[in-house]
Amino acid sequence: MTHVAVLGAAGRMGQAVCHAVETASDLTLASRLDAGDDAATVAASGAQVAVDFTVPSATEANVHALIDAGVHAVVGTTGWDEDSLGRVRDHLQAANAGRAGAADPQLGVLIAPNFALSAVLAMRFAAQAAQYFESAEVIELHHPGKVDAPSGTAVHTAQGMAAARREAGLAPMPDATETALEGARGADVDGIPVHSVRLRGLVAHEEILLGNPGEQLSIRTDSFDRSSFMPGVLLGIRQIGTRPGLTVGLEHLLDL
Ligand SMILES: NC(=O)C1=CN([C@@H]2O[C@H](COP(=O)(O)OP(=O)(O)OC[C@H]3O[C@@H](n4cnc5c(N)ncnc54)[C@H](O)[C@@H]3O)[C@@H](O)[C@H]2O)C=CC1
Ligand SMILES: O=C(O)C1=N[C@H](C(=O)O)C[C@H](O)C1
Repeated sequence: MTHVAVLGAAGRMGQAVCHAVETASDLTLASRLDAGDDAATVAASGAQVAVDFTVPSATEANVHALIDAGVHAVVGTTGWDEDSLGRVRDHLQAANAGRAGAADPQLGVLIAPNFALSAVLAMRFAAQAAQYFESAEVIELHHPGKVDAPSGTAVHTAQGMAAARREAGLAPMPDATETALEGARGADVDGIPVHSVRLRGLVAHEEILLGNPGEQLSIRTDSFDRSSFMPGVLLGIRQIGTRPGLTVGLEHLLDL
């Protein structure tokens, strides 16, 4: 039985994760933490794995506290960049160097911008397709309670596509637009325009548009309900104990 702590337990995702853990026969919900609680206390609750769905401004400190507490982490919170990921990688390396044996297992942290299978596949397909199209843009659409823009998924999608375009030696995308208003062409993520829509009624959606003369490929993922993220989160909880160090992206657990 794996004991699980949930950070951000009072939030939209935290509540869904608590319910998913409570209904899984091989998992026990050891503790629920939210703003004002100390992440270092999760070990005392018996948790071997902690799940973090909090806010971009808090998640990195939470992860470092979890590593210090000797607890594996599964993180869905957005806001990560190469610098913050590098600090977690270094911290894990240092912490794991001093850990050995069954009583002191090697620690793992999984940080995934999106736990929904459709989104993970959409990102993968977008990266595969990117080298074959002159133009590419990303539109992400979310509920208006979302605090960050663009979404972590959109950033990850654009970065994967930009890397594929670079490797294929593609020229910058054609665009002769002279913008009268700043922001009209969206945010620039590694040369890929990313547009953020916030609309009441939405949950989490993304459309990737790829264009060539005379043709267009659209790749779309829709999370209509937060239950879409739960199989991925549970997979992360079940596997993180066997994945020492930092893993970025659920695709690595799906052998994609
Ligand atoms: N990776 C994925 O598949 C998904 C990621 N997300 C991301 O997860 C994060 C949370 O999303 P929601 O649940 O919609 O947000 P939310 O605003 O509903 O919940 C966040 C919760 O974290 C709590 N919190 C704030 N600071 C904290 C701290 N220091 N320690 C513990 N709890 C703290 C808040 O009080 C709140 O209850 C966002 O970054 C969002 O983008 C959301 C959905 C799926
Ligand atoms: O805030 C959300 O809701 C979501 N956040 C993640 C993101 O920023 O990509 C994942 C998903 O899109 C839902």
